[in-house]
Amino acid sequence: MAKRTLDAFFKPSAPPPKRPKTSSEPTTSNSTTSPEPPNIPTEDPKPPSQHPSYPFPIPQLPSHISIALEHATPATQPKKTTNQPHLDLLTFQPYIARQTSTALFTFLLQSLPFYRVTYKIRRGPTETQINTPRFTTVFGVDSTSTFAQTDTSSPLGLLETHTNNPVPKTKYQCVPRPIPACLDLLRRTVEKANTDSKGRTPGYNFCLVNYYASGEDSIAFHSDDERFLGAQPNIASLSLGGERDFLMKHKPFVDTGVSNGAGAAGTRVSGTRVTGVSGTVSGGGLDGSATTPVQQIKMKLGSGDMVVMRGETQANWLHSIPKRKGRAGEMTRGRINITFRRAVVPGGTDNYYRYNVGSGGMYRWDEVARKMVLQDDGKTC
Ligand SMILES: O=C(O)CCC(=O)C(=O)O
Ligand SMILES: [Fe+2]
Repeated sequence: MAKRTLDAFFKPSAPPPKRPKTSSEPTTSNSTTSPEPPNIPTEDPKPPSQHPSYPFPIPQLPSHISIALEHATPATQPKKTTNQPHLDLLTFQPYIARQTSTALFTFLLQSLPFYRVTYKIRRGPTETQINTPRFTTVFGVDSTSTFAQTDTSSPLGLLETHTNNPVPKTKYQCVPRPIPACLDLLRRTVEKANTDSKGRTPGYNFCLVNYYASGEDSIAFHSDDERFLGAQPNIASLSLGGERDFLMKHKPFVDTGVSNGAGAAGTRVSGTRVTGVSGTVSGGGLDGSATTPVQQIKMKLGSGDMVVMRGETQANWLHSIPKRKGRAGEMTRGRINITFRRAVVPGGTDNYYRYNVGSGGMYRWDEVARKMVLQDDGKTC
């Protein structure tokens, strides 16, 4: 059966199959006062994911979404793009078929805690307040620690990966949050889709989520090449909800000062964003003398699309989601982006929680107001 057809089969709006009548039930009814009760599909209510680090329990995926993710991804075969210097992309358009991706967008919008992180950066004597121009949230821990169920009645504990000893409270600045079941299923399917011919998997241990509420929300040009991700990081980036442009441009060939790989604040800090590269740049030689024009890349990412950035891509290319002005910026309920990555040292965990949870308030989607609403009692890091 074609994958799309299978996905359509699991769509939530499909009327439930008619329940066969049993012999004890009346076969006809002339009464208008006692019609047959509607056939309400019963969902096995799986318990939500709970952890002391979560501000509230995070629901499990409804089965029509989890079945479609497990059995109908990838929805299409990926396209490999390596026709530019240092570029290695795998693009699934889509990875999750439209109906499932829209249902997943709505579910995650309503089920996850979000943050609008602010922080200060200092350049010389000047301190600047940065307001992250999107909502963010993060789950996961770097590979030096492992979440483990130590006994059935207590929440997942954190153990040192190599010794199995409990992680000391002082190891991390924020309490790491285990990836909830709803995102972990997605992580496993994306991991499978990224398994190479030798059976090697990226070993994603982090899930970062961005929510762009409107065309005003954005992420500036940056690369995700921090040292805490190791060499040649594999980053899978999934889009859900409204369509947005995804831009890529090669880093300048001569100026080595733009890499933000070593910065403690990492690439998600706007202060390290790169400006001054526009149009095409020359590529091919480290002295800038090369002749190959390097094209900027612009992709329209729709709901369910996934781009995987691999190999030398992060070390050499910048990417961004620019703001959208005017009517194009009016998105009904916005766009969610989910990236899966692998961090290999505790500094990665500290960085990701600091810049994606932070210490401000927690927001939840309000279906009546149709926007994110600040909660009084939201746990932050
Ligand atoms: O929203 C996107 O597609 C990109 C997000 C991104 O680049 C990031 O979170 O580092
Ligand atoms: Fe990024």
